[in-house]
Amino acid sequence: MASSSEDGDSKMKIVHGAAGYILEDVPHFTDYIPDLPTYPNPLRSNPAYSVVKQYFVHMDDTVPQKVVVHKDGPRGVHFRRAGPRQKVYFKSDDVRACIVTCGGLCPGLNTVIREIVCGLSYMYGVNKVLGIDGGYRGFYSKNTVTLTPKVVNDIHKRGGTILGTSRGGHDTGKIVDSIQDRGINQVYIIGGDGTQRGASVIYEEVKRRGLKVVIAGIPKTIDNDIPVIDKSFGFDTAVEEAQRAINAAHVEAESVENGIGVVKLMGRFSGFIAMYATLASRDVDCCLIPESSFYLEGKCGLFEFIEKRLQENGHMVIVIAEGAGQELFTEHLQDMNQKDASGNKLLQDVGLWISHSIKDHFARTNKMAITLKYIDPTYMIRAIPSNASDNVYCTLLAQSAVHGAMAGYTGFTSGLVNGRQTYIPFNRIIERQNKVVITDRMWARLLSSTNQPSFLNPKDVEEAKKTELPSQLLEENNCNNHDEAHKSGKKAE
Ligand SMILES: Nc1ncnc2c1ncn2[C@@H]1O[C@H](COP(=O)(O)OP(=O)(O)OP(=O)(O)O)[C@@H](O)[C@H]1O
Ligand SMILES: O=P(O)(O)OC[C@H]1O[C@](O)(CO)[C@@H](O)[C@@H]1O
Ligand SMILES: [Mg+2]
Repeated sequence: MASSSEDGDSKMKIVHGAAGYILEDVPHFTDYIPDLPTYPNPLRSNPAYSVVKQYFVHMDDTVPQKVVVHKDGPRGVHFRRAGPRQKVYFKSDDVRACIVTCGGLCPGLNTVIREIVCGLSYMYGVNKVLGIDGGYRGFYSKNTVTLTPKVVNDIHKRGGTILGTSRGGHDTGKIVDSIQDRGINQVYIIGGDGTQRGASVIYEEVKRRGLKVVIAGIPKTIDNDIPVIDKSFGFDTAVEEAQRAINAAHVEAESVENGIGVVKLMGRFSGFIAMYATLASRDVDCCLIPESSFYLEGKCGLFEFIEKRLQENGHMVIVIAEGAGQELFTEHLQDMNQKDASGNKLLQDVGLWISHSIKDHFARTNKMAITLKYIDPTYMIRAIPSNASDNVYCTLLAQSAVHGAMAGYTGFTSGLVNGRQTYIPFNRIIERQNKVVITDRMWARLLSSTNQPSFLNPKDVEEAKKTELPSQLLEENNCNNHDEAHKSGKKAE
């Protein structure tokens, strides 16, 4: 029999079931507001849904976080399955929704906005939706924009966000005051890890004030650095668009003798775009990401590898994520501790640094004359509209968020887990960042695809095994004499 508990520290709603089943549930109005009336879901009479077999999601449907399991292992963590419920906690006419977009741009933002507005209107007959202008601070410092299906009809074809965005400016008290003053009872918050942290504290304050206001998050991050979910919207688009830059780098590099193309891609702390763009392209000889440190000089260093590739192929392409190798060149820079308005560390341009370092190496050693072209397509990639598959994904995320809000769930992020739409508690989303696990199969696949050095030594592999979850581990690599060099970026003896 299932037993439920509220995990004191993390304020998680946990339900335990048979055979090691765990449901990490999301909050619901009924947790803190008693005796709320419910209404039949208007979708019951919607012609689009009347043909759908078992359209309403069963109360007990949940989605497992891990689909690979051992025969006798526990069933593990599950999340509540997203989708429409039989009963809703709002009359359509009573809903006053708002949408806000925060953090950096990402392909698909406008599609999510469009689908929330259209989903509320077409599925639930909700016609009062406001746009908050310019991120969190727009709640208390700007006027709102009225959003209707007509206003948002074409916006998915545009990059950026029609609502504007910002970093910083999260003032919980002022934001919740504004929500109350405007009579808003559903808040849709689209943004990355910082934004979801902000959404979580807004939810806590709304709950503390006992308000019947849904706080629903939609995860946005071009870096794919939000945990639990399969991937974030806009990621596929970014990987696809990155191909254009990589192609250009490859064409430039192969057109000259000893040509090197360097492409910088986004990824502050997570190298997913660089990894997937490399795997997709086949023209990339070396991919450098924040999760896997590298070094330049000495045996099995980057310079040695470049020399080898140029001798073999006459040209090469390097893809580097913006957060890679920061420790190698920022230690003597004065402004290395600068932060943006949200408190994120500002990064130095690793693409420029590595390009200069490579040029300098070949000039210094006089080994061969090279021609290097550096391409930085980062903001061009971030600013485009989402591709077809991301548009579909954005639609599912938005509609799921709307169904969850109408059903009275709150304090959740709408997310895809193992191909199924789910509601994930904020705490699970904000507890850590999603990173490339270099002891996982995917990074090993990349290394076999590019045939680049892993820049790891057996000691690093052992450390990684200790700190990361058990997974498919890398074979011991063939470079083992550069412990210190690895840390300093200097020549190995
Ligand atoms: N811990 C926090 N508590 C409250 N608000 C936060 C917190 N962290 C960030 N925010 C707010 O969330 C908003 C967006 O944060 P941030 O600039 O870090 O972008 P993000 O959502 O992480 O997106 P991305 O990093 O993908 O661009 C900002 O307005 C910021 O003030
Ligand atoms: O210049 P901005 O807007 O601060 O954004 C840069 C950052 O935003 C991100 O794209 C995340 O949204 C990072 O990859 C990048 O470091
Ligand atoms: Mg972030």
